[in-house]
Amino acid sequence: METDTSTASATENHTHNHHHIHPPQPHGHHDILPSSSVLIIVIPIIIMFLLLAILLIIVMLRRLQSAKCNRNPKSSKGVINNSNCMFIDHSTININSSPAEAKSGGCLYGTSSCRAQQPRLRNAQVFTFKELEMATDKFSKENLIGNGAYGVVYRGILSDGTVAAIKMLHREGRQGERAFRLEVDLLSRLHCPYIAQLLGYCADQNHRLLVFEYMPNGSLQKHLQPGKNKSKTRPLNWGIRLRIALDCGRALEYLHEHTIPSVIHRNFKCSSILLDQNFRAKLSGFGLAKIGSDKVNGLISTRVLGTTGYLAPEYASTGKLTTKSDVYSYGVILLELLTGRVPIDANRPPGEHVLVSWALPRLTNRDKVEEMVDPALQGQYSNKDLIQVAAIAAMCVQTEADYRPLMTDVVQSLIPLVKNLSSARSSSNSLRYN
Ligand SMILES: Nc1ncnc2c1ncn2[C@@H]1O[C@H](COP(=O)(O)OP(=O)(O)OP(=O)(O)O)[C@@H](O)[C@H]1O
Repeated sequence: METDTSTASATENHTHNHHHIHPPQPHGHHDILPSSSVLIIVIPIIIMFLLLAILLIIVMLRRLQSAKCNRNPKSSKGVINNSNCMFIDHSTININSSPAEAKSGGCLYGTSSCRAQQPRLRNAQVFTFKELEMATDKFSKENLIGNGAYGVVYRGILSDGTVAAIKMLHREGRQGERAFRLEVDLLSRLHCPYIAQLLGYCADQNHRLLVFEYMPNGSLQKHLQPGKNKSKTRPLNWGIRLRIALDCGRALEYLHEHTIPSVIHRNFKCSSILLDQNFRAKLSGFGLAKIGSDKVNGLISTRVLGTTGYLAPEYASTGKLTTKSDVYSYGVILLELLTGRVPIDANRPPGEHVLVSWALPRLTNRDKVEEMVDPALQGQYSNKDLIQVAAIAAMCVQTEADYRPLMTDVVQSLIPLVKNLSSARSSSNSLRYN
């Protein structure tokens, strides 16, 4: 019985199948495809349509977003997206403006006035090694302008006549390669008149070079520590020092508070502050910079790199890096500007070797603060201004990182001092040397 049933069922199945399988028909007949074949064709088409629709929506959303940003540059901020680093600089000041132009355009004193009318992205130019060799007369000694930890800097003239500072990085070491990539990636996206502009780079074979705008008055170190560089410079006057403090304060404010995620410079020191023909300052030396997205629980834990004398105590002892580490280094620069002393000086009498330790108790003492001022500045400042600058410096170099001010607060405190100074001296052209 069992056998019979199965035979019957097989026959039934056969009959059933026979109704649905159509052998190829001669021409002129319409083929009817089986449902599985229809699905094989239809499903990919539906998926393709869906993908196209999603793509279209993304494109439209992006356009809408960029149109929004163009309409309202004030409300937007610089954005660094670490995945291949698309930095969209909406908080930007006119990228072609120097601090001098920024000032005349009203950019010196107001944060919001520093936004670009029309945000622009500028890509760094790519140079061949030969082009840079020609620009520097084969990297001649005469064109050598500086020596840093990661490379040698030459003055050069590019084929279009632009004078540039060309930094040839040392080839050995991973840190050098990291510094190169970081500076190219970061600087081609940061646009701020208080940051030295990266004009281009060269990655020809194993040569690694960075091409920067040339800053004719070199680094602040050259002027504050002239002996170290064997160069003859006259001491900077009070007005110039205040303006330098404001310019580089603005550079840090931009990095900390106007880019997303924020950028920590990590090597803020007087050789990273460069001066243009009018002694306006721009920040450089981004090879050790950290992008805030590397944070774990709001902190970046990292190998301690930087320059002795400028390192915040909590960073030096634990490697914990925050924007407040830069604020500490900024405080050290303020102290250098105020006192004319270097951060660490073993030649000074005991108790005066470390600038911060020596200065801290004096900064908040009205009677003692004047004793610590650089003798070259005598008679150039009002007591009120001096006390104010000393108070800002004291806040920045506090041991407790959380109590240090934000760079925005520092900038806002310095603005009235520079403003008063500028209006008092606008008739005389005395914001230069003594
Ligand atoms: N754009 C520039 N225009 C003019 N001079 C420059 C420029 N960039 C660098 N220099 C000079 O070259 C020197 C060396 O600069 P570099 O950036 O290599 O190192 P650094 O800031 O001195 O130290 P580190 O390598 O530790 O960051 C500077 O101190 C400065 O005198």
